[in-house]
Amino acid sequence: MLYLHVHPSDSRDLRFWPTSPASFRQSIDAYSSETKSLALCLFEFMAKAVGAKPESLLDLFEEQPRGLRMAYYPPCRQADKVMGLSPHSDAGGLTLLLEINNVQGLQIKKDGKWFSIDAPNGALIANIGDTLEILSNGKFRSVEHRAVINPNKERISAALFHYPSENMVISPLPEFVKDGKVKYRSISYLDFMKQIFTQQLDGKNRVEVLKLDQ
Ligand SMILES: O=C(O)CCC(=O)C(=O)O
Ligand SMILES: [Fe+2]
Repeated sequence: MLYLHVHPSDSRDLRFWPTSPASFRQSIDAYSSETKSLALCLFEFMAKAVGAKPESLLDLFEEQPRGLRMAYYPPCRQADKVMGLSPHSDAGGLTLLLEINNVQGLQIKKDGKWFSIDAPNGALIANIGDTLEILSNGKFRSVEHRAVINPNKERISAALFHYPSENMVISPLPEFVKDGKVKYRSISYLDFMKQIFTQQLDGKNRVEVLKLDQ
């Protein structure tokens, strides 16, 4: 697994960036800026879809950090006995995931059951993250997902994470709380991230504990 901070550029630690192929950095720059444009369109449409001002989300994500996690999952004959990536939800706002060599492996949990995602070749899969769930006061829900292993084929995926500012306090935005009921406790983004790096991946636990009783 290779995780790179791609934006802002001064957050890059180039010691960990592959030097071969020579075009690597340029390709990542292009990919990151194209996926950013797409993510901003999605933020805009999502806000509009629930009657909120697009700027409410765009202003929070436009110039914020982005990270790219590339994962290589080798095949395993006993694929049903191993797990590629444990169940979790992504912490940031929105993730755009690409199954690079078109081998399927992503599953999402819905109503207690796991479903395989059969995305067309080259499609980007948009995953809502916990931060967007809280900011939108639950209008958009982060999705619990995991990666399973293929018995015969290797699999490579690339997830581009769109994060909010690390100085922000995550709490439901007024634009999304027009019915007056705040459904989540606030948490500083740094505290939220600290939990991620100090706890095991465990489904949607981190966001569930922030839910206020209704
Ligand atoms: O490899 C995959 O399909 C999932 C990757 C993922 O969920 C992640 O990096 O957060
Ligand atoms: Fe994920």
